[in-house]
Amino acid sequence: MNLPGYPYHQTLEQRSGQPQRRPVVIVGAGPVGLTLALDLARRDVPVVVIDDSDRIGEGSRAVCWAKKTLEVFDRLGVGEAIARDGVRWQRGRVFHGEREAYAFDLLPEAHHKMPAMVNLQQDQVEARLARAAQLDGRIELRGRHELIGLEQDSDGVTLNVRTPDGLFDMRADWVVGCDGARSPTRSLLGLSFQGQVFEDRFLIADVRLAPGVRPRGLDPARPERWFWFDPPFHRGQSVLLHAQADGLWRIDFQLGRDADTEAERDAGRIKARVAAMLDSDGFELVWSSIYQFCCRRAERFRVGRVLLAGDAAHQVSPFGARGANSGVQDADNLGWKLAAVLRGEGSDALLDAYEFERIEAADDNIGHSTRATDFISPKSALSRRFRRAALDLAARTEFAKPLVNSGRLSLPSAHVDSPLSTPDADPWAGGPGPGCPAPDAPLDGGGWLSERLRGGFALLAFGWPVNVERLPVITLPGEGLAATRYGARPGSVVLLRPDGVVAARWHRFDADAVSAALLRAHGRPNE
Ligand SMILES: O=C(O)CCc1cccc(O)c1
Repeated sequence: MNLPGYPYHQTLEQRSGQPQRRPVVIVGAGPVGLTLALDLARRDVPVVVIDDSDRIGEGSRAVCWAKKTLEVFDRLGVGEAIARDGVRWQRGRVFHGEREAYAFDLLPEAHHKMPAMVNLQQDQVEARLARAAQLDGRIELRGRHELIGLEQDSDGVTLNVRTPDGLFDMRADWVVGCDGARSPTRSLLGLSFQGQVFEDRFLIADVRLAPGVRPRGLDPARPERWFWFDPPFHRGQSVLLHAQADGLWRIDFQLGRDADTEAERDAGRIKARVAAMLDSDGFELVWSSIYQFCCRRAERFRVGRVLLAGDAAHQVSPFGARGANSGVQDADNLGWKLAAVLRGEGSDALLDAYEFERIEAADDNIGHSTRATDFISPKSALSRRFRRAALDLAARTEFAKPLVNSGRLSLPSAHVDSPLSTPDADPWAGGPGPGCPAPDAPLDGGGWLSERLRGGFALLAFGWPVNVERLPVITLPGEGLAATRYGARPGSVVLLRPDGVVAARWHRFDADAVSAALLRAHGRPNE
């Protein structure tokens, strides 16, 4: 697949020396920056995205795109292509040695538009996002623009940028740093990035198999996530296997703390590890990398008019696929808030709520990631003994299965304490409460609820229609799958935010209560 570039062009702004004021400048054209750019543009906010490179980074890096992320991509017009071109999966199997200890199904229930997970190489996802951005006249994608200075005042932000033609200044109302774990934006804000560095080294190998070679019997037509603790082909360590698009496979080998990183980079050595795992040398090594990871986050996600999203704000281990997925969900959370503030419909408190909600989500992800990493690489004799017992017992008893942790896969976080939510006034027997992700559901006449929402506020009315000024109402049956997923009964109404989060819900419609909840969800609770 051809990866689109975004070649450097000198702009009028540079030639004239007169900064042109922009509503939003995004720093970083990775999946998070491009998602945010598309989200803002779809809300009619013009965006400039700058990146120090002029092309999509090569290599597959992130692989697994979770249901919520696919729903965001779908709303932005690229989800169906990504779900079609990637590898769909929902089952995972965890082995101890050669014996299966644990199996899971991420989405046992049918009737969802987007699958539980799609594996697609990060460069291919970025390519689809970048192409969509290049086709949108409201987005300007500028390559070889390196951010080297940031200054803000009450009115806006001045960005000092280095290009092949020298330095120049840009001016924006808001700046969002989506510029990765080494984020220049975060450094220029002087924010700390603290957490835990894990000592274990891991090797990633992307390989293409010769026809007929099946990784340890796995059927490529029924892809699953396979994880081994202490397998016979890589004693004392762990291994993770995923199918990717275009016949590629991702293998992660744990190498341990004392691994000699330089020696491990040797292609012959990598191939020997892959051959031992496949029991065959019928493969081509396409890409490899050695990594060590951190679980950490920036102390703030907002400093005045500058915000952080994705790896610039938080970092986790790959296990659980929580890195890129939570970054895209940051963008989903931020886009509508920034647009509402720019339009004067939402108060500045919305951006504090972005920080509050996404710090909550980052801490949740970091907690999951740290627990998985502690299980995968135990640090004491006691934790090693616990792990061995859990793995032995899991193969034989139900109660021990949940103790096995090879990475709990990414789910959207609930923003339970969000200042934008209105707490339940009456008891609900089930369904997502305020702050929780809203489930999709099939519609009676065909199509999906998510297709009707399309990124705005909406009121779901179960059983019969209701009327609220300037708020789209979607009437759904009072019984059936959608009502069950929402815990609704005839007469219930549920207010959804543009990022698919429940803002409030009632068992009986009250127009004043809905209006008050809508104001609260815009960061204007006292009006
Ligand atoms: O299955 C998982 O837990 C994550 C798989 C993954 C994600 C990102 C990079 C990588 O090497 C593996």
